[in-house]
Amino acid sequence: MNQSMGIRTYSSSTFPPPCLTSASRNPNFPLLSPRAICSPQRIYHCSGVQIEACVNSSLSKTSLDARYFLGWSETQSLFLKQPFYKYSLPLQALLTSKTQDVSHTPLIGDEKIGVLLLNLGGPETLEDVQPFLFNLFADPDIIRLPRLFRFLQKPLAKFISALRAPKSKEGYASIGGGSPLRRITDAQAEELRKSLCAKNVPAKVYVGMRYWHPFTEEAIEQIKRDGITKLVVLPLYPQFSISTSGSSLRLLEGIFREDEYLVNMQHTVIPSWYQREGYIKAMANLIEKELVNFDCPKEVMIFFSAHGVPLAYVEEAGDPYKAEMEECVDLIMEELEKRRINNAYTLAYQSRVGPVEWLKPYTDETIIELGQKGVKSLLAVPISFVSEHIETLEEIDVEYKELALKSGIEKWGRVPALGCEPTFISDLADAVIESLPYVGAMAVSNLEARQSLVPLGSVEELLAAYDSQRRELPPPVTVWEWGWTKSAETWNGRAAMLAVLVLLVLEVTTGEGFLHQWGILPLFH
Ligand SMILES: C=CC1=C(C)c2cc3[nH]c(cc4nc(cc5[nH]c(cc1n2)c(C)c5CCC(=O)O)C(CCC(=O)O)=C4C)c(C)c3C=C
Ligand SMILES: [Fe+2]
Repeated sequence: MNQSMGIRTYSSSTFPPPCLTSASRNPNFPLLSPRAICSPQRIYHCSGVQIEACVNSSLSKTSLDARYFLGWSETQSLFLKQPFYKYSLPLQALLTSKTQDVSHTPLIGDEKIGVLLLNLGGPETLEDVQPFLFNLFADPDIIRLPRLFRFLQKPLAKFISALRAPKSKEGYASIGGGSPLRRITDAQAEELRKSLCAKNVPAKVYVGMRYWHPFTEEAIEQIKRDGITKLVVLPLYPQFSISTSGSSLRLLEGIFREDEYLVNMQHTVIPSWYQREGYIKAMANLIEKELVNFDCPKEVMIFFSAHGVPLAYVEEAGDPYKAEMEECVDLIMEELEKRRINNAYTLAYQSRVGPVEWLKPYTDETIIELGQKGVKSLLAVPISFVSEHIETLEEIDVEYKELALKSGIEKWGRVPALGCEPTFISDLADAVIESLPYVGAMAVSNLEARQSLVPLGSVEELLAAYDSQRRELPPPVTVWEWGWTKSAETWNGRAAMLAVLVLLVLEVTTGEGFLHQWGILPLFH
């Protein structure tokens, strides 16, 4: 801790200081605007605590509030995104306390701590595939329809899931008849529980899936039955996307709002954790280990392949996914460079669905290009997900490998997903422990605050920061992008539905059209 001009500066090792912890627990914490933090020179006077944010000039205001200060609650409290103090990111908080140190409230005591792991879920049998796909496509964070067409969400989900199911089933059949996600996530939950226990934080760990069993709703019921009093919500996605963590948090927001017990339960969210040292080191370990399997490890191109999202998520809705992904790759490469591993590397995006533009470069196109450029050895690194799943086991291991070998690449390797890798699990446990001082930080003092989120300030602020206006994204089918005047809306809507019906009939009878292009109607291929 430095002492200069009466301001106590907390370094990453001393942060968060006790005064922040107690300030954040103070129910009388005054109103702060999330935007106000963008003015780095300002000192806020709040309950005897002054807070100043010192911002590296290279950080834009937008990236500051979107990525580092997620939790300035409009109502009262403060929530700091976990990783920023743990690692030497360009942002540092300088804290001054007029009321010297305030005693630290014990964290565990009689509390019952719960950790809720959020994940996507996957079909366990081939019969599950279609209903699983229905749940996925019925999610407005996956297919975002213009407001006028929201009533079509479920019929459309039914339709697309029925059409995509045969192709999807083929994929799941080829990896053993179902997704391994539940088994792996359950194992991660158990290892996390053990690791927390070994670190003297006894906690129950729950798994809440978004689109298949055990559903988030089921996990929440169990949390209530167990009488959990403090809950840490931890999405199992290292990087935040509106389509993944965002979707799960939005669901949770609804559940929390409607439940008396949950409204009163203290909770906090760890929105993303891709910069955590343990995670970065664990990824670097896996890469290092896999590189030695090549005859000439130095010649190997390290090929990070992330799950894509439609470009509009990033460009129109402000999804931080791409920025976080790029930063994550940089951090892993920095870690490898420290180990004197200086291989060439690249990042591309896989698994696109539908006719709209997704994040580029695309994995398949990049593989072909690398082959053309004469790259001979490739090490694929799945980067957006911490379990093996259909897109690692089928898309990468089978489809991309075959494409690579056809494209002139001679040696192919793939880094396994982290699964229950001990450094990784231990780091997740640390993330949970470090978040505990913030559980209940959004202390409740008015009804609005109590009815808000997970906790107030975290999810809502988080979603607001990332997806501020919840802008409508281009619908998945271009025929619905028609412009209209108000008076024409009704007719356009009806005409659009009619057009979809006509297109469907044409698709089914001719075997050609957008659904075939999209890969969701493979029946006539
Ligand atoms: C960070 C990871 C993921 C992002 C981002 C993501 C966005 C996204 N996905 C779809 C469509 C589908 N996803 C499907 C399965 C699936 N997706 C992820 C991860 C991310 N998705 C996982 C882990 C899985 C489950 C895999 C398993 O083992 O079960 C599927 C179903 C499979 C298939 O038919 O291909 C679809 C469809 C969209 C549209 C999207 C962003 C908007
Ligand atoms: Fe997906």
